[in-house]
Amino acid sequence: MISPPSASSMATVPHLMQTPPVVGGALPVTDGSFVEFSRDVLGTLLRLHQKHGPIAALRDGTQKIVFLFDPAYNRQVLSDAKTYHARFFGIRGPKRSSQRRLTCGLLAMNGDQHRRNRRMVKEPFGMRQIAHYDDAILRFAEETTASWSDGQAVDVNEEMTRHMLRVTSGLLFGLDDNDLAYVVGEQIAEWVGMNHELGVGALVPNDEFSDRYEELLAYSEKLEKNVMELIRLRRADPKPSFDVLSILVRMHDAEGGLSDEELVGQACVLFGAAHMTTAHSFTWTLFLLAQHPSVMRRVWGAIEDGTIDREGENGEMALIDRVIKESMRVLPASGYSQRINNEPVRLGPFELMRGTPIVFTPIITHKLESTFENPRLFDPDRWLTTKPSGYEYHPFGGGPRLCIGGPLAMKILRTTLPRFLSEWRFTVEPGSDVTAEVRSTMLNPKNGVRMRLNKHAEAGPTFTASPIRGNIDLLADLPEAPEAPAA
Ligand code: HEM
Repeated sequence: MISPPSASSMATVPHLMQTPPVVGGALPVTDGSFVEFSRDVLGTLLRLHQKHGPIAALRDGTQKIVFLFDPAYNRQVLSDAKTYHARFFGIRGPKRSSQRRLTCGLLAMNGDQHRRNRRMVKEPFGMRQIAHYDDAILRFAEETTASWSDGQAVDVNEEMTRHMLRVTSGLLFGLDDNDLAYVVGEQIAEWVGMNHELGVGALVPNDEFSDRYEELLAYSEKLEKNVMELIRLRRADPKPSFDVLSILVRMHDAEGGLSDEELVGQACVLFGAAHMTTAHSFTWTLFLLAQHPSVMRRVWGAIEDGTIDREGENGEMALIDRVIKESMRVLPASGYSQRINNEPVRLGPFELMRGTPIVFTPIITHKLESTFENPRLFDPDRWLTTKPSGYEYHPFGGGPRLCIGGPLAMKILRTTLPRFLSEWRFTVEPGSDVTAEVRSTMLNPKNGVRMRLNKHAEAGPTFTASPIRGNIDLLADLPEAPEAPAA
C-alpha cells in the first residue's frame, strides 16, 4: 500500500511537486534567513517551490538568493558559463593561504582558467582511460563483500563511504588501503561542510562567522599538509600507474601543465567530489531496491541469468542502468549547485544585481509532473520510454560544467552493485529512521540507513520491504513498504 507522509512532515513541508504558475504581478519572494536556509535546505527548497513555482527568491535584509526550479531556467543559466560563474567555495581565504590553494580546484574556476584546467583534468576521465579501472573496481567490490558477515546489521551509508574512500584513494591516487587516504577523506568532508555553512553565513552579518572563519583557515592548513603528503607518496612510487593523480603529474611534468598549487586544489576537489557523491548514490540505490522487492527480484533474476548489464535486443537500456538512473532521479546525491551572475541580468521576473547567488536543484526539477509521471515513484522501467533533456534530468549538472567524473561514477556503480547484490540481501531494519537532509550541497541520509546483510547462500533470494520512520516520504513513494506503527 502507499505509505502516507507523516503528519509532522506534512505540517511543515509541502508534498506535491506540481509547478504552480507565478501569480499576479507580485515578485515570487519570501523573506527569511540565509542561516536558517543553510540549516534546513531541503525544507526551504520544498516550501519555496510550493509557494512560488518555477522561480523564487529568499530575501534576507537587502540580499537575495534566487532558486530555479524549472528546466527552462536551468538551461538559461547552466548553458551560459560566461555570464553565470561557479562559486562552489564562498570563502577563498587570504592570498597564499592553504584555504586559497585548496579552493583552487575546477569547481571554483571560471573563464579561461576553467577551460584550460578542465581540458587537463578531464583527460583521465575519458572512456579509454576509465577502461583501465575495471579490474580495480571489481577487486574493491570483492574486498568489501569479504569484510561483511552473515546477519550483520550495518549503517549502509557508513559502509559505502568507507568503500568509496578505498576506491577513490585507489583510482585517484593509486594507493591501496592507505590510512592517510581515510583521514583525508574524512577531513575533506568536514572541510567542505565548514565551507558551506560559513559560505552562507558570510552573505549576511552573523556573529558566529568570524570565529569559525579562523577555525576554517586552521583546518585548511591541516588538510593541505595531508593532501600534499598523498601527492608525495604517489610521486615516490616508481611503478607505472593509470591512477588519476599519476596522469595529472605526468602531464604536469611533460607539458608544465598544472602548477603544484593547482594540483593540490584539483586533488582535493576530485577526492571530495568523487567519494561522497558516489557513496550517497550507492546508499540511496540499495535503499530503494530494498524497499521495492518487486524490482529487486527482477534485478536478482537478471544478475543470475547474466543480463543485468546487457542492452535489450532493440537497444533498450540495461536494467542496471535503468535502476541507477532512476535512483539518481528520485534521490539525487547532488542536492543543489550554485552560480553567481558576473553582470546584472534579467532572470524571469527578477532584475538581478551582479553577484547574486543562484541555486538550481535536481531535488525539485526531477520531481516535476510535467516531465515525469508519478514523479515520486521509483520506476526504473520509465527509462525505456522517457527521454528528458539534460536540463530536466541533471544528476551530474549540465552545460560546460557537467561533472567530469560522471562516466567513472556510473562505471563504479554499475560494476559494483551487481557484485554486492549477487551475494548479499540488503534489508532495511524495520522501524529505522530514514531522514534525508541536504548537507554541503549533497542529499544524504542524516542518520544513516540501518540495514541487515544476509547471504543468499544461507537465506535464499527472498526480499521484503520494511516499515520505516523519517521524512523520506517527502521525496519517494514506498508503495511496497508496510506502514510503520505510530510512534
Ligand atoms: C554519483 C556521483 C557523482 C555525482 C552525483 C556528481 C555530481 C556533480 C554535479 C552535479 C556537478 C556539477 C556542479 C555544478 O555545476 O556546479 C559535478 C561537477 C564535478 N564533478 Fe561530479 N559527481 C559525481 C561523481 C564524480 C566523480 C567520481 C568525480 C571525479 C573523480 C567528480 C568530479 C567532478 C568535478 C571535477 C566537477 C567540476 C566540473 C567543472 O566545474 O568543470 N564527480 N559533479
